[in-house]
Amino acid sequence: MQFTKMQGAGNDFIIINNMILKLPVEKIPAIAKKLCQRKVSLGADGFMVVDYPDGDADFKMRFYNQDGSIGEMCGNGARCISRYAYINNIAGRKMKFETGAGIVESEVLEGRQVKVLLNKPEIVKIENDLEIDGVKYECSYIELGNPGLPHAVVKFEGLSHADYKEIFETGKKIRYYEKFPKGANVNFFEILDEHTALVKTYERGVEDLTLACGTGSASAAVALILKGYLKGDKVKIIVSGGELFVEVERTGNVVHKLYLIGDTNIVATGEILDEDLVL
Ligand SMILES: N[C@H](CCC[C@H](N)C(=O)O)C(=O)O
Repeated sequence: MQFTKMQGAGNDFIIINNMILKLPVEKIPAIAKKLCQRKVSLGADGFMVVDYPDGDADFKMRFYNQDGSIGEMCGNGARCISRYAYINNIAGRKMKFETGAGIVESEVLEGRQVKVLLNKPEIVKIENDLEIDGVKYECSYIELGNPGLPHAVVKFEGLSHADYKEIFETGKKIRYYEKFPKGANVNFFEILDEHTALVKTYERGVEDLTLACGTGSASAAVALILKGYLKGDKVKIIVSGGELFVEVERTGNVVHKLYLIGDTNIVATGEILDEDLVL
C-alpha cells in the first residue's frame, strides 16, 4: 500500500490515496488504528485518506485519529493533505475539499507553507468556566464546522514550565468533562505577549498531548482575541512542534473567516509492508 508520511508543526500523519487503492471505507478505522501505533507499526497522530468527492470539490479528506476514531476535521492534517494533493496533481495550488465538518478551502503558498480556510466556529461559548473535582478552570468552548470539531481553550498558569504529567492529567480530566457532548480536545494556553500565545493540546482520539493541533490553535486564537488577551487579527501560536499563524476576520464577536497558516514537511513516501496488517 503506497503511503506518504507528513507532519505539520509536529502533528504527524499517514496519507493514502483511496482514489487508487479503493479500500472499503468501513475497513479504514481498523487500518488507521493499526498503522498509527507507535513502535509496532509506522506510527502517527492521525490517518488521512484522499477520496473522490461527493460534490464539486477537488477531493474528499477522510480523517481518522490514532485510535481509529473518526475526526470531523484536522487543521494540521488539512495543511498537509493540501500539499499532498497539489504535489500529486489531485488539485491545483488553490483547492477546495470535503471534510466531516464541511467544505475547507486552502492554498499551497511558496515553499512548504499552506494556508487553510478552516470551518467557521459554529458554537462559541467564550465564558464557559468549569469546575472539576473542586478545581476551577477558566475555559472557552468552541466547535469548528458542522458537525463541529470540539475544542476547550483553558488557561494554564505557568504552562511553559509545567511538567508533562501535570498537563496530561489535567487535559485528560477536562477532555472527558461530562457536559461536553462529544468530549473535547483540550488546548491549554499561556499568553506570551499581546500577539503571541503558547498552546499545548491534549488531543481527543490520540488521548495524549500532541506536538501541535491546528484547529485547537485556531480555536485558542479566536477565544483569546474575543477575550481581549490577544490583540490584532493575526496572531502567532507557539506549539511544542513549532509555530502556527492564525488570521481571524470578524465583526465584533462574530467570526466570518478563520485561517490557519504554517509549514508542512514531507517525511517519507513508500510502501507500507506491515505484516500484521489484515486487510
Ligand atoms: N490535530 C488536529 C485535530 C484532530 C482532531 C481530533 N483530535 C479529534 O478530536 O477528532 C488538528 O490539527 O486540528
